[in-house]
Amino acid sequence: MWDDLKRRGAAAEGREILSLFEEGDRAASFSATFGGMLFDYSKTNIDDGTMAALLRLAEEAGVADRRAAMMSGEKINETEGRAVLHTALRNLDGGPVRVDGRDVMPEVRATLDRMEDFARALRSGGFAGQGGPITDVVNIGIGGSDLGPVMAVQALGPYCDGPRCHFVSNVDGAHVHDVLERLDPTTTLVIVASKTFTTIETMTNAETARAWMADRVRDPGAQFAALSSNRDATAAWGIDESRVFGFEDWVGGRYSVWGPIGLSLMLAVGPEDFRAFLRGGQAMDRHFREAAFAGNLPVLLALVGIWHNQVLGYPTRAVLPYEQRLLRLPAYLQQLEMESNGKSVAMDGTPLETPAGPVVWGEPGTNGQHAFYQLIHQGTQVVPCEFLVGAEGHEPALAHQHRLLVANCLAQSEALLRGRPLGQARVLMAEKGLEGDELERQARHRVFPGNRPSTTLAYPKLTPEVLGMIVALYEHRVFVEGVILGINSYDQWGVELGKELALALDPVLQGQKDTAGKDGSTAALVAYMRDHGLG
Ligand SMILES: O=P(O)(O)OC[C@H]1O[C@H](O)[C@H](O)[C@@H](O)[C@@H]1O
Repeated sequence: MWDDLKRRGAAAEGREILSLFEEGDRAASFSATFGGMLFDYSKTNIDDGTMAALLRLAEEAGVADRRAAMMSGEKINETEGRAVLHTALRNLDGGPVRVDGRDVMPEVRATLDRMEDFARALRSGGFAGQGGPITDVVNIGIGGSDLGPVMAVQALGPYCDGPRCHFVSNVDGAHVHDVLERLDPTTTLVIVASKTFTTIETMTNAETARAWMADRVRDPGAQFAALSSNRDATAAWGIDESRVFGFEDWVGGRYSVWGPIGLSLMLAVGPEDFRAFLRGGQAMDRHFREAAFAGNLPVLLALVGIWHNQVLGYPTRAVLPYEQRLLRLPAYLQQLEMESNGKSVAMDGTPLETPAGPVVWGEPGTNGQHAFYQLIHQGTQVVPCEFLVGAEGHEPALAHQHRLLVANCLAQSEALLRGRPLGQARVLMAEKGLEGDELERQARHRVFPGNRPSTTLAYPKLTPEVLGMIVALYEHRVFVEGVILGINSYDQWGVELGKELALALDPVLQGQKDTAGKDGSTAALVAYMRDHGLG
């Protein structure tokens, strides 16, 4: 299968994507729609034969069986012995979902109800701070306990009518300092968000916030809430059970925004809009489960990803939302995709047959256009681009700006496709009055190779429901790519070593231990820090 795809990849090297548009209605054949969204992958070098081969790859890899296994609560996260059931968190009106024979849905619904009661009380002033109604919420968490809510709260700015939400993640004291400095502790709720409730960054920042609160508030604990699957630890930390929202180990950190980790989002937008976000996710789940692969958005997105990274060897992919409020989507997807699929061994521990996990990066358009698009258009590396764009903005009075935004997005994928050949560049230079060698030299700098692939995910408007669909779409894309590559997308052992070494370095930096056993570079860096003011 891979050999066949590699052959097709080699054949595609010398082919113009633009030439593929000469046959039939390519834009219609190489696109799919769902829930008002259009996923257009026609501007890639995938032809009918390649598409058929990619679909066969997904079939033969057992995506359908694995999908059923995931959604029915089997322990597909084999290295941690856990089920993978973030879909249960948005299974609003679905049937039972069993883990070890027990239906988890009653508890999921009960927790969602408790979150909603709390959100309503807080948003209406029924739950207040010791200085009055809650004006500000600080979510302290990192990784999956930060990126989902921070991304979604920004994305849904027009729907935010609750307290202002702030996010503290970095262990760098500057982060917590700069956030708390602007707030009044007597009207602030601090949410400690940590699945394990042991993450050093989060627990350190939480202690700092508690001390800040204790300075001005009689009962600081009363203005703390916890989101965790480690109830013993939340109790030991002193957070009252009524403000602890728990979840089970079958919710992976980077898949957790749909449940208690999404509390800050719910507080910001309100329970109804949070439910709309869940509904969007659930709709995508249904589509993923039911649609034939050839029209299945997550499957198609995954197959395009596999084609670009594993078959053609493009090492990165850029996520380029033409939607300022999706500012943090690239960071969110970096964790989702790179922590899930950045692995070197297959489920059985043997080395992978194919390389896995492209580097994911990006920035909102049009900002990126004035920065790194130079490399995307004229650099020596091919960067497959994934554009996202909405037909309608949230500012009717600024519809002309939105049109300009859309024009830029569409123009970029067109420019990547068409490029500008040398002949055209020469004409341009001749028009400027250049001649001879100088014309030739200047023209060469103005050539765009074109034939560079991109996809566009177009949606009507970035509502809570549409955001839910987009996030779930990318989650399932990761799943499909993971199954095809044969890896476990749901563990993250690669983050552990650095944590262990950081803990071991603390006493060394304090001077309680020497640098014996450290490599020369690390020892020299320790010495530098100690000589230059490390506290
Ligand atoms: O939610 P927590 O247990 O605090 O974990 C926070 C984050 O840290 C871990 O090291 C993992 O890399 C992430 O997947 C996780 O989301």
